[in-house]
Amino acid sequence: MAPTDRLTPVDEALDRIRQQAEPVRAPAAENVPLSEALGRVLSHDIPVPMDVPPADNSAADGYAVRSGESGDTPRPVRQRIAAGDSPAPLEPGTVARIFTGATIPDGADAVVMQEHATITEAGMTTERVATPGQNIRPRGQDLGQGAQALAAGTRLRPQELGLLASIGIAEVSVRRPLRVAILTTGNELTPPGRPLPPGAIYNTNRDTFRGLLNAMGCEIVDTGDVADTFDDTRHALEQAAGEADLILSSGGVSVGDEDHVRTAMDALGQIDLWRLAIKPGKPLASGWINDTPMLGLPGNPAAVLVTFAMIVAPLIRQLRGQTPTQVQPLFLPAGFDHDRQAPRREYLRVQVHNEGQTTALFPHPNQSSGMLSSACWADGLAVVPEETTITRGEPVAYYPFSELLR
Ligand SMILES: Nc1nc2c(c(=O)[nH]1)N[C@H]1C(S)=C(S)[C@@H](COP(=O)(O)OP(=O)(O)OC[C@H]3O[C@@H](n4cnc5c(N)ncnc54)[C@H](O)[C@@H]3O)O[C@H]1N2
Ligand code: MOO
Repeated sequence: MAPTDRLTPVDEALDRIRQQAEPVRAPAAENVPLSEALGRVLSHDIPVPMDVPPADNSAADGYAVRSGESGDTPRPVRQRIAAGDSPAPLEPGTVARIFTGATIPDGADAVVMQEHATITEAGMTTERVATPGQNIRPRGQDLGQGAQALAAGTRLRPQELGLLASIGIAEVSVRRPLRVAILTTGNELTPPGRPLPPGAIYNTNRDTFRGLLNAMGCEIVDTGDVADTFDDTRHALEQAAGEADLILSSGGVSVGDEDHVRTAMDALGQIDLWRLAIKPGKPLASGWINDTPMLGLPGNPAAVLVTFAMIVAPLIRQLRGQTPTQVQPLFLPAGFDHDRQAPRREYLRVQVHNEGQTTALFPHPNQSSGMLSSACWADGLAVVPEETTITRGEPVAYYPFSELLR
């Protein structure tokens, strides 16, 4: 693909990458126990097989009563009902001692908290008027039988695991983890832990990639370091395409003579998209090797982090059938001025600070795409849209790092 002056806007690139990935089948489904399902994506809708809670139960420690009866007349305490007990019906003119979570007996329609009850030899009195339903959690309040508990495409968080357990489900059908191949290219790269030869740098991106993919619950196919030659790059890409659902590379996508990733992509498959209006990350290339989608990320370490979060992560969600694929930004006031209009959408590494009652976004003074220390300092990314200036106090889209890898 010959260089052109046009940079594809980020939203257009996301749409095109999404459409291009549409025909790819989601990974096969497999059954796993709940204990292994955290972070996995549901392959099917889950209907609710029973009411939750299964019976009306008490929201307080106290006394189960009939709300129509007077509280002034002492009523004998005839039963003691703890959570897990199966109670007898409540006789008119009596009350039952009851504890939080215990089943409400037939006939009772309210619970008087023990703080509002007085117990004498004659029974229980209360000055409060009991209203029907008071302190009762009705059957089916959380989930009604036949409703949908969770939709296909949900990525399971701890609360979804608890919800599945609450309807008696011990095993769920989820997508096999997406297998993602990573290639880091560059003759200058040395693995950490080895002495650094002259001219070399340590390979940063492999560990960033590993962390990002682990956080997203992907399986990693590591094809190792790739030298800056066409043959090595081509060989690594062929191997990756045979083993993975998605190929990611870093480096070698710019315009230099030593940038072989694009030429190898072109030779083995196709490039659909190259060069985005994004900062950092401009030379990103998107395409295919055989039937396997591939994103070639630039080599600069901060460009890897940003383009993974904004471009790769939505694609991973789509490929594994996860919804939604996009993360919603928060809008927070800018703690800065940005007075230069630029053609690329910029993702700034920012910290969130509270100043009294106001929260605002503060960018690191050095946004170089070669540096990661500002990404470690940052809480997330703030967006400066294309051709836009920003005045302090104006709302700005903000993505916390923690949200970007859902
Ligand atoms: N003449 C032009 N030069 C450059 C342009 C341009 O438009 N015209 N774009 C610049 C931009 S923007 C970026 S981003 C970079 C991206 O270039 P590549 O994707 O080809 O990446 P490399 O040249 O291979 O590496 C860039 C930089 O990152 C370092 N790097 C690479 N891999 C790793 C790694 N695994 N760990 C740590 N650091 C890595 C590499 O040493 C370079 O310093 O191109 C600009 N140039
Ligand atoms: O697009 Mo590059 O990552 O800005 O240096």
